[in-house]
Amino acid sequence: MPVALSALPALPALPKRVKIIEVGPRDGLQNEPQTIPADIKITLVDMLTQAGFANIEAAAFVSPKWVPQMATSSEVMHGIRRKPGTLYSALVPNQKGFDAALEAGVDEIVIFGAASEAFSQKNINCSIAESIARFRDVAQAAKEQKLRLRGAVSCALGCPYQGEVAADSVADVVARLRDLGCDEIDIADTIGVGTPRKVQTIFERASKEFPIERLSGHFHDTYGQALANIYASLEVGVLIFHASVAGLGGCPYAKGATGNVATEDVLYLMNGLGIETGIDLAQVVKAGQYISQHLGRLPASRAGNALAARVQA
Ligand SMILES: CC(C)(COP(=O)([O-])OP(=O)([O-])OC[C@H]1O[C@@H](n2cnc3c(N)ncnc32)[C@H](O)[C@@H]1OP(=O)([O-])[O-])[C@@H](O)C(=O)NCCC(=O)NCCSC(=O)C[C@@](C)(O)CC(=O)[O-]
Repeated sequence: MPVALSALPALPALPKRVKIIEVGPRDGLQNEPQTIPADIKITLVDMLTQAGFANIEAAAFVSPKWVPQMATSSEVMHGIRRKPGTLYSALVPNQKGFDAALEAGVDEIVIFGAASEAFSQKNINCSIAESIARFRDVAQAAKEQKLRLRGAVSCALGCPYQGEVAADSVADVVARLRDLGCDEIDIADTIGVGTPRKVQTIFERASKEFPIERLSGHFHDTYGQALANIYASLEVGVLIFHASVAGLGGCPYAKGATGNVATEDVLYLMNGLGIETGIDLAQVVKAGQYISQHLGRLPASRAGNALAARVQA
């Protein structure tokens, strides 16, 4: 017997506005096997800037031996047309990366740790404790230069090497990044294994260490759960989400992990819910088509492909 809509309990209130951080140029492209010329990356960042993102993760100043695709980061940062008010972020693992990021004019430094020891070793070649010690100098340098500082917690919903990750382990890394002075902290589902209730549990536990308004959801869509996880995060008060144009991506140290949730899909969801983002979906669709054409494949965004087909019809 179906239940009348009016008899159902009221849904939790949703926010009126969220911030979407576009991570396609970094997380999206870092794992592409073909070398992507800097000018293509620059055009992509410029198109995303025009679409209205307040924050774009454009680069990573990491070892080119570990992630060759990011070797053009300095060229990219020097080549983009910056819009006043837009923050351009970059991943920085150590002092060498910080010096290069500073020279390239990065606005926001992203230090990236993990809630899993095994992933920390594979990704940045050190333990969680060692990573925090390395990040301390980077964090201090960022503060001295008055740069924004963001921290990422990979494998917050599960690890490709160790499997389950405890909510307390996530909260512990969140607390350590908070103590380094992070302005924002990302809860990252690196391999896309999270499901809505688990996501809510992790955010609720993490928010005991750091304000929920400054925690963000970084969801990969490997198991098709990303949009459901975003909705579940909205219900518990998360206001910042990461997304990747055309669903680009995958982490080089998380085998089989697919891209981040597609930005076009997230914007379509937010528009439908009446939640403001300040971003022009039609322009993001064009940016997704631009980069996908260069990569020789269709965008991995359901909404993006549907909207593009409507324009062509
Ligand atoms: C952390 C290190 C450097 C340690 O790497 P290492 O090999 O232990 O470090 P090292 O200090 O021994 O240096 C080795 C070589 O790299 C050079 N080097 C050292 N640092 C830099 C630097 N900053 N920039 C340029 N070069 C650098 C250094 O100069 C040296 O060169 P050599 O003397 O052999 O010619 C390395 O493991 C690394 O770069 N890892 C990066 C891994 C990475 O980028 N992973 C993907 C991003 S994380 C991610 O995607 C997850 C996230 C954030 O999206 C959220 C999610 O979804 O989970």
